Amino acid sequence: MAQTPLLSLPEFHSVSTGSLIVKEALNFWGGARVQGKNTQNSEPVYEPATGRVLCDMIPCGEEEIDQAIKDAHSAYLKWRKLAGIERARILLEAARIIRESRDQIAELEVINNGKSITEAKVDIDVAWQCIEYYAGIAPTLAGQHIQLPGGSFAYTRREPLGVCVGIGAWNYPFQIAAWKSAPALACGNAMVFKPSPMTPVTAVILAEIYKKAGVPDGLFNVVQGAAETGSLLCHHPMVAKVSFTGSVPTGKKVMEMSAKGVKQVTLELGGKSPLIIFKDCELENAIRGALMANFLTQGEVCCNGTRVFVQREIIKPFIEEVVKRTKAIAVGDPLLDGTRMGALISKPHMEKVLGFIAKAKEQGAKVLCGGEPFVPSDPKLKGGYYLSPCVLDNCRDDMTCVKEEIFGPVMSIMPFDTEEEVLQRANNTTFGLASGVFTRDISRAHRVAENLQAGTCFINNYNVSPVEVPFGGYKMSGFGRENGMVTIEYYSQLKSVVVEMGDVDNYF
Ligand SMILES: NC(=O)c1ccc[n+]([C@@H]2O[C@H](COP(=O)([O-])OP(=O)(O)OC[C@H]3O[C@@H](n4cnc5c(N)ncnc54)[C@H](O)[C@@H]3O)[C@@H](O)[C@H]2O)c1
Ligand SMILES: C[N+](C)(C)CCCC=O
Repeated sequence: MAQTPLLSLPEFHSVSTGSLIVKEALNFWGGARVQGKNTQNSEPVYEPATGRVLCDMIPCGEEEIDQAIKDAHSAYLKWRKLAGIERARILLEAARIIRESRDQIAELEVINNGKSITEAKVDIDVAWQCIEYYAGIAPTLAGQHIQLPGGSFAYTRREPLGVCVGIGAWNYPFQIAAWKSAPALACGNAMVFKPSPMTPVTAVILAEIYKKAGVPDGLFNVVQGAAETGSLLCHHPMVAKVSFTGSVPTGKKVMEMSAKGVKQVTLELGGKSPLIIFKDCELENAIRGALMANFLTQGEVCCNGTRVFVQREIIKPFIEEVVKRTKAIAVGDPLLDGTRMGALISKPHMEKVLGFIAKAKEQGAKVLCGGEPFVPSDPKLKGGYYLSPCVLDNCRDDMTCVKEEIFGPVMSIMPFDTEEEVLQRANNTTFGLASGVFTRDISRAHRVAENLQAGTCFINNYNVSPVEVPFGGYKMSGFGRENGMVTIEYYSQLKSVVVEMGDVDNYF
């Protein structure tokens, strides 16, 4: 069984399912990996593909959090003084290293998360693209010059916030760390990042890469832990901002804790997004879109279009083809190139998803395919958390499977008749992360996009994520944005400097 000098760059090399044990320290501050102290509180981390213990997650306590934040603050004081172009140079180097180590990082992501290697490679590509994008923006950050009467003037300075905290979910571990750190660092901030306790392995590699690229020690730090560690981060007085990715209930707590210190917050939360397929669509693309909207990362995707509304006239051929292709999805060893769906994140999560399917049946839904535990033939995968992808028919808007986020490979299909009706039904949710529409009618496409209450609307595609495009929620799916130019606003603040060229008024 391989032990890991594998992780530390540049030594790491190819791994295979069921063969890795991670022994190295998973925290990172002051420019080095740090072993957690509270070993009595350690929790096992499982490899989803096999159900084996991959490593122990040792949660950071108060002293460790304080150390990481103080290191981040010292690094911030140096980093903020660099010109944008100097920061850009270092970020570009980090992007280059990630690009060159992409396959190895993707393998570790697969081992820890369970998603297919094909998808993990795309995730790592999106991560370096994001860092490259914000490297490009760093030198352009600038204020405004404002002319005032009598030759006086003012100017604005775009300044960093200070130490930012990132808290991540387990579905895109490396990518989330990149989406948060890239704009934060480009703006001159430092970051302390806490991954999900279920996926502690790859964020620390990002920390090593930033160090190798030349950021000051302490600029990007990783602390492991669960709710208690997250709460210490949100309450720490030296933290200026918290960017959170996770569920709505935890997001509310993060907002509440951050409010006590008047810290800025970005919340990237859950969803139950609608995908609307009109009868005039190009059916082949709509079918592909529905599969992309539901089955990436075993359905554990925040913006998935899990409420699939199909216009009644085409629902029969649509369902026939979707079911045929869903049954053909290759579920199994996520590190094999031919696999298209890997393992869910954990046994409890798989049971939760199965519970949603059981409830859907009780409430009258018809399972057209999948929805059962899947046991691959390879003996080493027997303990893994596999589920056959599921398509549900006979769904109604009031069913639990249609109202609540399942976060698993479960597609609910419902017929509709008119545009007005489907818009009303699509918007009848407290979530508002994403949405999608398939139609060949250009006016209808833009009208529907305008009327859907969601942070993203995909027209004739689904779940693409170019880093140039802002991503984030409406309603209870959160606020603030990641990616795109606008995210600069969420990691910086404006100072107005007012310059008097004449005399001061004499009122007194
Ligand atoms: N909108 C997005 O960009 C996006 C992306 C990925 C996932 N998600 C959402 O994330 C959820 C799944 O992820 P999850 O199960 O890891 O979510 P979660 O809310 O359970 O945990 C998210 C993170 O918050 C931490 N946390 C838990 N309690 C905390 C507390 N009291 N204080 C501070 N931090 C705390 C966790 O340790 C973890 O790091 C889904 O709802 C999904 O839709 C959203
Ligand atoms: C990269 N995707 C597919 C757009 C997912 C973004 C993060 C949501 O869970």
